[in-house]
Amino acid sequence: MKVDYFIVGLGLAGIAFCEQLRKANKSFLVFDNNSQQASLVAAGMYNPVILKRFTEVWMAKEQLALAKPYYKELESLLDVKLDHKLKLYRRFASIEEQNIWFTASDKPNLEPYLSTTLVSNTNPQIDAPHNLGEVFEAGRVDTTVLISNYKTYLKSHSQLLSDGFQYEALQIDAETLQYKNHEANHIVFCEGFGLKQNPFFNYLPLDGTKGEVLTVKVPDLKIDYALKSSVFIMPNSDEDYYVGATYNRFDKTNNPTEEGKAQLSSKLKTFLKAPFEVVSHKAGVRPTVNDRRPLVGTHSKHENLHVLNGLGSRGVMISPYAAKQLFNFIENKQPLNPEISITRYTS
Ligand SMILES: Cc1cc2nc3c(=O)[nH]c(=O)nc-3n(C[C@H](O)[C@H](O)[C@H](O)COP(=O)(O)OP(=O)(O)OC[C@H]3O[C@@H](n4cnc5c(N)ncnc54)[C@H](O)[C@@H]3O)c2cc1C
Repeated sequence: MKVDYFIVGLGLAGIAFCEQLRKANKSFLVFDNNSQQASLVAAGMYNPVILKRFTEVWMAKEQLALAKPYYKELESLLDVKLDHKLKLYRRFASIEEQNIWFTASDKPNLEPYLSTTLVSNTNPQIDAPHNLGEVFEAGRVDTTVLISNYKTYLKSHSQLLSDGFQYEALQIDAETLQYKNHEANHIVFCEGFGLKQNPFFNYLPLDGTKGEVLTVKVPDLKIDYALKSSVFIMPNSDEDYYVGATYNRFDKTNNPTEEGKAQLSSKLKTFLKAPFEVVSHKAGVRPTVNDRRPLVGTHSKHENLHVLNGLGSRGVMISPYAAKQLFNFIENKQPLNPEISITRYTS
């Protein structure tokens, strides 16, 4: 049977594109082989501010406006809780940093997101002599729950094949794509860092930045908010918290390392006074691009081959926006935002 679309990859990008198709009553078949882990290990945090530099995330307002209803709809489709509202505090390392925060919070684009009230820390297990600043509009999407439930949903509709997509088996014709005994009109590649194996799009400058995260048990901490310092700590369940993340541009494997664990632990100890135990440790490769914009578009020679990638370190917030852009580009001939279009590398 012929479907409208093949999708390769069921991380945040693949799910966001499937949702565009589902809502438009398009038929599709997904391939995923668990070769990449980014969406599975992601802490799932979203927030509209880059907390290192106190600048606005690119198109934060537009992204949030799409992301919020998108996750709500997924919650009702899958009947699970995904979007957890979460208070997010930035720990100030110095008075200078406080001042930079207040200057930033005066800017019209940041004003809705940065509180101008300093919050003094009352938790004896946290060291924060220069106080905290609250970031509004932040939260956490449980990406593990999303992916496992979305897989179950697709399987129950016979729309998921747990196979690696073999690129050499794709027969391309202007009208039809043939893959083994399946046929489709279009194919969208959403492979994350797996794009490197894709002969049609591996010319794109996807760098890949490995990230490691820990889950730590801290019985004495008892916080219900996320705290960002040199690393972030965020509640998971009961006494467990996520701690992340590392950034490594050289190692492209999904293996957790002792160096990663040591780095996260020592940064955590700079502000956490309570003893903690590491209960899990995971790693994945973020699909990062040098110019920090997604890679979205259509192959220059084959009009039915498309790519949705380059979500970087913010897949939760940006995936609904990037997927909508690609869908409208293919189906409604609407131009792509030039900042995310792959023509910036091919033209
Ligand atoms: C440690 C860490 C923490 C992070 N924290 C956050 C966070 O808090 N908030 C946030 O927004 N983002 C976070 N990110 C970034 C986020 O994970 C990514 O932006 C996002 O997951 C990328 O999604 P993707 O679908 O493009 O890629 P991936 O998640 O890598 O998914 C690609 C999928 O394609 C499949 N695939 C690849 N090749 C093939 C093939 N040939 N055949 C079949 N299937 C294939 C893979 O198995 C995989 O399922 C984090 C990333 C890491 C590593």
